[in-house]
Amino acid sequence: MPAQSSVPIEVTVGSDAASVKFASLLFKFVKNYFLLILPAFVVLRFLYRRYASPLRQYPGPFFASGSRLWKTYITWKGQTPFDFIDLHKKYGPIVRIAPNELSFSSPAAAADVFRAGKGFRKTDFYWVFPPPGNPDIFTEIREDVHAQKKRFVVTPYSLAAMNGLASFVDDTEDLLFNKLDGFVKEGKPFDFGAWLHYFAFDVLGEVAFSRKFGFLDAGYDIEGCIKTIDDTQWYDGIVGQIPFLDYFFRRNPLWQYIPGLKTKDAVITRIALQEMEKRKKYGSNQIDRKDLMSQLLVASETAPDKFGVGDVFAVAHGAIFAGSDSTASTMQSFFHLVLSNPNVYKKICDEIDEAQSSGKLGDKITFQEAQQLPYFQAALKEAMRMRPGVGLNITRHVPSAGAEIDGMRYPGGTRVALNGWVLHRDRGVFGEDADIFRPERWLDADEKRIKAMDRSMYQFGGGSHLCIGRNLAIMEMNKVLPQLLREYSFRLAYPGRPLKSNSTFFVVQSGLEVYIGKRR
Ligand code: HEM
Repeated sequence: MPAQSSVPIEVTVGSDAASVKFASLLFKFVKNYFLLILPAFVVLRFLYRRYASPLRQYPGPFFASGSRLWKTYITWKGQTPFDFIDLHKKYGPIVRIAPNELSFSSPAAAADVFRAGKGFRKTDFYWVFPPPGNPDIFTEIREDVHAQKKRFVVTPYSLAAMNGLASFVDDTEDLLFNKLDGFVKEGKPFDFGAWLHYFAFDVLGEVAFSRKFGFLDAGYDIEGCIKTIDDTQWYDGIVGQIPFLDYFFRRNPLWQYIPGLKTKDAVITRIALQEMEKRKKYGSNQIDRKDLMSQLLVASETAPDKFGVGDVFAVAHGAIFAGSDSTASTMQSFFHLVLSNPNVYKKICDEIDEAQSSGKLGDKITFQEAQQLPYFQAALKEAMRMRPGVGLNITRHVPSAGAEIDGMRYPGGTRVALNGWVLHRDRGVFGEDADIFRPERWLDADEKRIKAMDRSMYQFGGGSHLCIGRNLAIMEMNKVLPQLLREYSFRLAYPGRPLKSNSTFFVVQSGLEVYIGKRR
């Protein structure tokens, strides 16, 4: 027995010694040649990802094919709408924009990706968006959990619910017009885009919590709150390209000690927390208005185990982040495009004046009255076509069994990217003049073409993640935009100067400076 047992011991000792020797040699080698090994590893990994991938046949920028850093860089630049339009012009309808990611330019591809039941899933890009502990419907990437949560929010977000809150948009409009009257008197150019931004925020405060945030009253970005939201979005869009980096930054426990970065400090979060506490204390029935938060609380009371109070807070709070920059940006684009095209501007004003004189418009223009302004409707849709409020690609994973997109099969797990700015310029659908702002395309074309164009509009995304706040955004814009054009005349302070824009998700814009006068 002893002789038998000595053999394995000798072998173990021998192999241990060999392993130790090998490890020590390896260590010495790595230490001596570190400066060569590291770049060699990076290059080999890059080449492997570029050439060993089933996506190797697709064209695209060289650096994009082997590393996600290219997409991170292009997002960081903040000009993704324009960069992706150029990219597709250069490389064609399918472009490889990361080792495992393809961008598509055709609306037919988008229809396949968003079609119900196809099983395309949100990617981990959204995982970075706060709050990490309790994702809302926008940030939730588990499709089954998302579907469950969405069931509770459909009614509070419905058109009927939003129409029920329309009078509070009227109150906010009054406040805006009051401030604009001041600029009429001054006669100097002013930053109208900023006021549209304050308006969008204050409307959301009313809709979500029955309380304005106070931006219109103050006339400035209180406590830098809008800037904080934009900075957060800037971070989310960039870090979302390589999500594990979030562990080093925002998910790092030390992050909260950096002054100004704690979101609890932001005025919007403070107000949301106060309103939540108020409702918890007095009960949601004590809030005389059916605002979004009260309606969500009522929904939660039916099944608190499935949609708890934490979800109510996350959804109501998330609405401010999802609905503010997006709506403000769309209104700014509308005004900039309309004022840059005097013939369009005149046609809209003529249409409004005619409707006014024939008694079709009330003192406060309603959503329903605005539907009787076909040219205005065409101009609004055309603005959303030319400059959708989301400028970054919306990304999805191909389901694990693989899937067909626009007639071609793609392997499971491939990331697909769709950008509204690119999709909306498809010449096959929107015509050879797709690059120009021409509201008439929505009125001149035959019914079949208009339907095809409508189906190819992705300003609100698509499929199971279609924007749930679109009813509010559409209602709000249909009320305030014609009303502004009826009451005031506008002139660009710097004709020909494009809006400044930055987009790491929503398109954040500035530079809409105008002269304003009274029309009535
Ligand atoms: C013109 C204004 C708006 C635009 C252009 C817009 C755009 C979008 C887009 C493109 C998506 C899809 C994102 C994706 O799939 O990754 C989306 C989703 C969403 N939007 Fe909007 N949005 C607008 C207004 C609003 C408003 C006012 C609210 C809230 C009050 C809102 C709340 C949401 C939410 C919660 C989602 C996630 C829906 C889901 O995943 O089920 N949005 N929006």
